[in-house]
Order: sequence, then structure tokens, then C-alpha cells
Amino acid sequence: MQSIHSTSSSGLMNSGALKSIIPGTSPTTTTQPPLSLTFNHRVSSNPARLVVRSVYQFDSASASTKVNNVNGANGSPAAAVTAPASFNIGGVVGGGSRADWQSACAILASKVVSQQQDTEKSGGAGGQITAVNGHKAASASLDLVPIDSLPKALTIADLSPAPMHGSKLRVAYQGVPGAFSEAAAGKAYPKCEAIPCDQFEVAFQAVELWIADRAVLPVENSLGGSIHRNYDLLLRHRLHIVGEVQLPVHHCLLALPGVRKEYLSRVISHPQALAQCEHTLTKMGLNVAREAVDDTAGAAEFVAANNLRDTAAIASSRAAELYGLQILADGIQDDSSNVTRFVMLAREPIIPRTDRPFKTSIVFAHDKGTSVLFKVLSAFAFRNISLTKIESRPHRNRPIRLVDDANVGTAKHFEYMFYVDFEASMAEVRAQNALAEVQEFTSFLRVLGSYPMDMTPWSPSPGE
Ligand SMILES: O=C(O)C(=O)C[C@]1(C(=O)O)C=C[C@@H](O)C=C1
Repeated sequence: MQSIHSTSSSGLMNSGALKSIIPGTSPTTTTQPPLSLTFNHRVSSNPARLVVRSVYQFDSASASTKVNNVNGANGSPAAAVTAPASFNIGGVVGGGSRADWQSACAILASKVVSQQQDTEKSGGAGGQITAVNGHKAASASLDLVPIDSLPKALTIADLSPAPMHGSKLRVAYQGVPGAFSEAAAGKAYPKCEAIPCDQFEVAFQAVELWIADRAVLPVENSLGGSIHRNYDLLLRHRLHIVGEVQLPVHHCLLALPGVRKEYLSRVISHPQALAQCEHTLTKMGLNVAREAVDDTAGAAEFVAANNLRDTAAIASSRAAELYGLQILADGIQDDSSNVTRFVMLAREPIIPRTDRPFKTSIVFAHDKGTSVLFKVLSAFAFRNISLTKIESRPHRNRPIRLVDDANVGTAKHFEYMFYVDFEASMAEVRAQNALAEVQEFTSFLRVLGSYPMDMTPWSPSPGE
């Protein structure tokens, strides 16, 4: 019996992807007294090594509280908000009281005067105070900063860099370059800048924090079924589904150059990929250990980076190219028409239309009563609205309902959240009426998004 082990991102996975960006998780503190607090979102510009970190940093060199938002797309500062918290003037560090402030100002004033005198004496500009408290000081002759170089007021665009005209849409995905999610991002937004993230949660946060404009998320596969975690995340976050793509998934068995099948003692990949290739691997005589990692391309990267001659990865042919691996076997998915469905997420919903086929995704919890699920679903059936998917997940807040019966004891009913996709646009009256009716039977109802269906003509993966 083969087993699939779960390995956390701190284990096998060695990606340079976006890391968790929950503020305060990786504070960098100095032993010096906290003089200013810097909150930095730093995004490296190397797409294969993109890391976003929230750094709370006590910065004794600056006398202010700064929030620096560094734009991930080009690495240039997008915003810097400065507010006095405590101060450091001319080497005098103040704790923030009025008396400290005044004495520090006095010291500063005397320094200005003495430096002005030095400058005047020397007749040069060499003795100018260049910066006070992070701000450029006016020159000694008091010719103030020219009007055209006055600092510009921050605008909402500085704080939330959306793609400007002509710039690329930034799309967050889970995994490293070569992952199928990256390919899905490219299919959904052909000219986008794909941003690798080490977890799904991080991809959501990247959009919520305006580091990315969209996230692309796998929700189901034709062989492996639903990706449950992502259903839960859709509910926990407030992003909107704005589109879907269905990607043919063509798996390859990858190993270091020169490695033969007989040398292998394990195969590593994303759990979905291992599941999608299970029968083929067995048919190939590869009865070796399977190990799960965070994404397919991450598995390929791991084999290459650690020079593992006894390990193969299941990943895309692009991953083979990127990480210098050879393809031992091509098209090893158990079904040639292996497809993964991804949804695209954004901060704002799109306006639903009726000029092309639309799908709408909802989630609801139903109230007590008889045949409630039947009643809810019939609201669609009576209006000729086809359901394309139904999924249930445990109700997080109320997973169990106790039903007491004096004679026979207590029944424990499991409570669910139901996710339904149906083929209609929210711009259609029949869809609005159906939802109005659904609302009557439900204790909770949310529209996750109404979006164009992926209608690309069917093209099985190459080599099929
Ligand atoms: O690991 C990857 O390459 C992914 O993009 C993730 C993922 C998934 O979660 O299902 C996407 C497509 C394939 O089904 C296999 C893995």
C-alpha cells in the first residue's frame, strides 16, 4: 500500500514565492529603543524569487512612523506615509515629550546657526544640514524648496497601485513558475504578470492588499474532484469571482538528466497531481513512495535544487525546462481529458451581462425544516436554470445540530454550507427571482460572483 505524505512548505517545498503576509508575523526588532515603526511590504522584482514580507521594524535612525508600501511590480516605492511619533534631531534622540521636543529643537537651532556661520565663513555650501527628521532641510540662505519639487500629496492610486494604462495586470497564483496555476493565469489574462505565492491564503491576501489585481484559484479537477480548501477560503475572504478558466492538465514524470526509472525510490508532487496519475504510475511499475508537496513545479524545483537522483517529480513540461530536468514519461495523467477548473478573483465584482453565457456561484446555509435542500434547488429547476456544480462543506460556525427526541435520544445532524454554480447571469430576471426564492429558505446566502463561462473550444492536451 502506497502512502501519500503531506509535507509542509517548510519541508520539501523550497519556493521563492510570496510568503505569508499577515502583519506582525515576522517582526524584525533591534535592541535599541523603539523610535519609529516601519511597516514594509517588500516585494522583490525577480518573479522566480518573489517574497513579500511584512516587517515591523523599529528604526532609530528615523524619527517618524512610516508606512512604506513598495510596489511589487516595479519595486519602486508606491507610498510613504510619515507621521511624527518620536524624534531624532541632530543626534539627539527624544522620547516624544513636549519638553524633550523643545530642548531638541533648541539644540538643532544652535547647530543650524553654528553651521550657517561655518558656511558663511567658508563661503561654500558644504556645511548645509541636509536632512532633519527625514525631511530635506531648507538651505541656510532660506531659499525654500522650489514649487515644482514640493512633495506631492498622496492619492488613493499611490496607496493602492492598480494597473495604470498600459501596465500589466498582476495575477497571484499558488505555486512557483511552471505550476499549472501559472498557466491558468496566462490563459485567463494572456499578458499578465504572474505572481507566485507559497499558499492559497497568500494569493487571497495579495489581492486584498493591492499587491496583485487578481488571484487565480483551482477549484476542481475532472479526475481528483473538488479542491475543498479553496471553497472554504472563498467564504472566509471577501473577494469576488470574476471569471473561470478550464485548463487541460498534461502531466510529465521528470527527473535529473541521466536518471532512469529503475533508480527511483519516490515520486513527489502536488496531491492532486499524484491522484491524477496514480494508475499510470502503477502501470509503469513505479511502486515507489509518493510524497505530497505544495505544487507540481515546486516538486521539480526541489528535485533539481537538491540534486536528487532517486526522486522524480510530476509536473509540466514547462517545469522541466525551467528547472533543467528530463522528461522520463509524457502524458501520465490517468485520463487524457484531464481538466482543472480555475476561478479568477478580484476585489470588485464585474457587472453581469446577458450577451454571452454566464455562470453564477452562490453559497448558502439552509434553515431547519423539511425538504429544504429540495425546495432551494427546485427554485432553479422551475426556471429552467441548470446547475453545473453542487458542493457541501462543514458549516464552520455550527458544524453540528443536536436534535433531541425524548424517546430515542439525541440525533447529531451535521450542518453544511452548500456551494452551487448555475448557468445564468445575475442580470437575468429568472436568476434574480430564483435567488429571491432561495433566500426564503436559507439562513445565509452570498453570491460569490456572476461571470462569463469559459467557452474555449475543447482541445485535449498535446500528444493525446
Ligand atoms: O501544483 C500545481 O501546478 C497547481 O497549479 C495546483 C493544481 C491543483 O491544485 O489542482 C492545479 C492543477 C492540477 O490539477 C494540479 C495541481
